Amino acid sequence: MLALEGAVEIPGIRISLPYEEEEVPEELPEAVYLLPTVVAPKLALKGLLVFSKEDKIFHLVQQACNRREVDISIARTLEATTEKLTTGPDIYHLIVIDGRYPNFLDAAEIAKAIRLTEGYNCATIVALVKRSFFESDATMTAFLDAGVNTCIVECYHLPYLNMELKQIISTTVKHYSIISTQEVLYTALNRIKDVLIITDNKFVIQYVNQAAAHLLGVLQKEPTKKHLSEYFVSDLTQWINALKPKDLTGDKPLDFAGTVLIKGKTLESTSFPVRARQLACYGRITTHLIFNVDVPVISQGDSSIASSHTRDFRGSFAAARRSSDLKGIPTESRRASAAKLAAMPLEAPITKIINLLSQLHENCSTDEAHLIDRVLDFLKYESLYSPQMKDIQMEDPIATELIGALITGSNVHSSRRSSNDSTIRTAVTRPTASLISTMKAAPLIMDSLKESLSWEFDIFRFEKITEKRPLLYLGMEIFDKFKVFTSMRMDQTVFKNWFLAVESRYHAQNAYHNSTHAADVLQAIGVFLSHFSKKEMSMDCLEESSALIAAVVHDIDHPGRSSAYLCNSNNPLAILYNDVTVLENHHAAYFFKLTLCDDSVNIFKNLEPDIYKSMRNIIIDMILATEMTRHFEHLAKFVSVFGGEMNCNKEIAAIEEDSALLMRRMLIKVADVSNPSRPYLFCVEWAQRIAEEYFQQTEEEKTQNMPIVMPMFDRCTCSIPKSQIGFIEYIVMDMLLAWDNFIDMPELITYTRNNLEMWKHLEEEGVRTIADVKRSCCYGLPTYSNGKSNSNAI
Ligand SMILES: Nc1ncnc2c1ncn2[C@@H]1O[C@@H]2COP(=O)(O)O[C@H]2[C@H]1O
Repeated sequence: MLALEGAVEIPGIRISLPYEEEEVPEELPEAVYLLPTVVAPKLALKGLLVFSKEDKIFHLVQQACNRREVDISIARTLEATTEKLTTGPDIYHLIVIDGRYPNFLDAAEIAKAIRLTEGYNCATIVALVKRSFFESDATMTAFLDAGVNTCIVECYHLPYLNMELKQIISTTVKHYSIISTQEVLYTALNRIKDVLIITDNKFVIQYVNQAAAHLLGVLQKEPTKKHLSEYFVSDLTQWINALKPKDLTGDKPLDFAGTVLIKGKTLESTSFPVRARQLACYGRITTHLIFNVDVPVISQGDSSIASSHTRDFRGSFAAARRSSDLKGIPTESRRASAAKLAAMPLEAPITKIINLLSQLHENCSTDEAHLIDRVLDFLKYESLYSPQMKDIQMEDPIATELIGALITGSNVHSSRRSSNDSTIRTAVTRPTASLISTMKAAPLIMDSLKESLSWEFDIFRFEKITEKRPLLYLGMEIFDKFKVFTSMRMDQTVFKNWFLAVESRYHAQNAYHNSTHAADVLQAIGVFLSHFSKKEMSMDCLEESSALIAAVVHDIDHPGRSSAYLCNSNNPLAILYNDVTVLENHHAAYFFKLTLCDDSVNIFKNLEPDIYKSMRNIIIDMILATEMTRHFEHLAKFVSVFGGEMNCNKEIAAIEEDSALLMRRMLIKVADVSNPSRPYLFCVEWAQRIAEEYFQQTEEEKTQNMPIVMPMFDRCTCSIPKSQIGFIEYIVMDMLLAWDNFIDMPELITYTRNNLEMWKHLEEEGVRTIADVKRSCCYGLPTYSNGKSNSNAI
């Protein structure tokens, strides 16, 4: 806490007398100079002489400068001057411009340029002029208007120049240095956490620092010129009497301390210990009062009030407690910490929440106060949105294990094993575009693409007819529909190259995390975006492009193993990303590396840097949002913003940036796990594919003698229906309900409910393995993995 009696004095008040120690005049009142002061630094003066030529006067000025110990540099032109000010290592306190020959040097123009240079508002500028100039009002006014501080007349008499320079240094140069020092002090006052208010001797507020403005809940300028009684609501009579302007001679300046009821915009009237001190800036009469409000600090793990003034104030603060505060120590400490929070120069939404709850706490019943106490306790947790596994009560161990692994990233063991890179399949080589098959398939592909924005789009048939390149064809189609090429001012060929490169970096051998999954997520986002426009909601075109790009790349180079597996096997990616969000970090970084490495695939190349930067931010944020460990956090935040009645006419672009961020995250999250909300056969196919990938991981963990992330996912024993019931009920359904409320797509809910019923039915029938599920899929109905398809089976 700032101790008024022993440390910094208020700038502009105490340091307005810039005397160096040996210069302090005898008659200065004792009470004044006994107080500590902040003295402007004793400057090692640097000067700049702006002279076009070195004539006799130049040499005289130079000698005078040497005499006054001004270390000088020389500039001959305007350009040289600005270069010295902007690039040189020195700061010039004094600049003398030769204004005698306007044809060679325009002193006014140079002065203006100096004033415009950052940091030179406090330099002293002197113009050396001919006597005729000096006597011309117009010329002098022009100089002063340009920022010249003073003019001296051309004179060949060295003692005259010496005296002029001495006067200028001891007045203007030194005062400027004091003003700079004051700026430092005001900055310090503004930043400290102590609450300071300065009034004149009539209690009219002159200044409040930031902490005071925060405490009062006002803008910093607002209280200026208002009477202190607008904020100090206690009767101030006693204060006014005690603090009446006094002759300070001989006396120590008077302090006054007591408890004052203070009210602010966001602060209920609250008692605070306040101490005041009088100051005399001119003469001996009090001219200013400094009020220091003591906002108590709570020491760690202790509810006692601990500030540097605690002892002085504890009694009065405690006595001022209101009866409702007698609910226990936590209330007092909470009030104190709320007040402390309010006084801090930073403000987060959580600060406002805590303040509001604390205010509520003051005026409620004991039961309600207990509930608010519990809420405030919860608000202290850092992992506010992280679900605790114990809160999720699932009867089925398969579901428990799956959800646990997804949302907590659990079963990450610190492995003693050395890394075994062979278990992570590396990227497949880039395929060469098979023109012939593409051409043969083209009519089928083109026909299929007519449905590219339908929720019933048959992605598995598309996978087949594109010879496992669904991402390229669907991507080009959807990007074209959403005018991504135009928005990003990029040739389609570059996009085609890019899709080829990206698709080749998806591992075709992965059962689930391959380019068909990426194409499916892209397609889902395409459908959602088209729904936005149907509902008259729209996203900015670059935001839309970013969302589509994020979908395309969100699982690029996925190894077909989970992040937990990578951590357990000490995979280099886990090492690189410190076991945190390993896969998603890798997808984002890998995508940017791939895209920026070569102009032939650089889809960002024609964007302005700031546009590229914001697209990059959006894409990275969306990819990272697909990490399931933060699933409930994203969902809870989304619901808290968009959970109510949706105003469909609202422009998404007009939604606050924070909310738009939540919306984009939910857009990709829903798309990423929307497979249970697709038509029945597709839902089953996805369930088989993900289960296959989980089984392969479990098998590998067993053979490698590694920790097993999901032991239940054993090919021989696992019940696919049970895993799907758990996945839908605990992960997917709530999210889809929230999303449907936002986007109005009831078909998502209908399909999911039907599929859930179907899984429950299969479960009751005793269907367990992939083979069972395949068999059960309406006999004879072809499955996609054997190459045949029948979209009527939906
Ligand atoms: N139908 C499903 N059944 C079980 N888990 C799924 C299903 N669909 C997606 N997932 C999981 O949800 C995760 C979402 O993020 P990932 O794509 O990294 O990995 C996905 C799978 O682990």
